[in-house]
Amino acid sequence: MRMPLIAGNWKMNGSLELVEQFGRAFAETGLPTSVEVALIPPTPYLAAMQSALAGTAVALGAQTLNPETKGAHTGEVSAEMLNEFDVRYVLVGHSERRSMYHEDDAAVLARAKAALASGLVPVLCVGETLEQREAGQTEAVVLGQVEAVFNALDAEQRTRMVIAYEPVWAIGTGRTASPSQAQAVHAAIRARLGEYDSELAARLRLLYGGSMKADNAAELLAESDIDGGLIGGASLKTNDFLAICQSAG
Ligand SMILES: O=C(CO)COP(=O)(O)O
Repeated sequence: MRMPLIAGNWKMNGSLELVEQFGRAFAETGLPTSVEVALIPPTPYLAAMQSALAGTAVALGAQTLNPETKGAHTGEVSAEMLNEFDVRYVLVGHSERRSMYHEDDAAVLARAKAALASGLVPVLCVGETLEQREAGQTEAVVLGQVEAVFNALDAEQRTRMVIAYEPVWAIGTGRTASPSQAQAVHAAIRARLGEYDSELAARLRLLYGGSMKADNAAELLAESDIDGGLIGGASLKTNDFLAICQSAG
């Protein structure tokens, strides 16, 4: 019922050469039809990535957007601009944006709403720090981040979201949540979604992110509430990323 989504978040990495490499790799390698794949390069590479992926089934994503439609916002990019490049997904609330660029829940909500208004699919990233986990606050933090957005959306808007659980302590550290640790949080998110609507809970895709690699993807994806991955470091190498896509098939 839920088609797995494997999305590669390049963060501030990559080059035009890497964009071309991925275009060639996807043109040559068939993807399982049972998996949806997306690549999320830095904003300046969107146009090149759009061309490189033409004719493949890989979707394009963006790493951030500004909630305003246009105007004096130096350095920012609007939802409508992303739409001009056939962007489908946009990350909102990534922990790096929350911690380094001071995006609080209100800022995350504004971005999600702007994305939805333009027909983009927001990938809402949520996750606890190590300190919060050790203090037993994981569920409260994660569900609080989900509610800060979902409470403010209507029923139709909620169905157009994707959620990515990314424990901050597992991002870029090589320390992955164990399948059962990740599954427990995913199950809690799904149970919370069920309080809005059971159909929503059954349909919404919940991705895991945080040091997901070719050699641990299969066991994470085997968990019943993990519907895909948001991949950082391992999405920068064609072989690694393709292997993760295959293991979701
Ligand atoms: O933050 C992430 C994806 O958005 C995860 O990054 P890593 O896979 O490098 O840990």
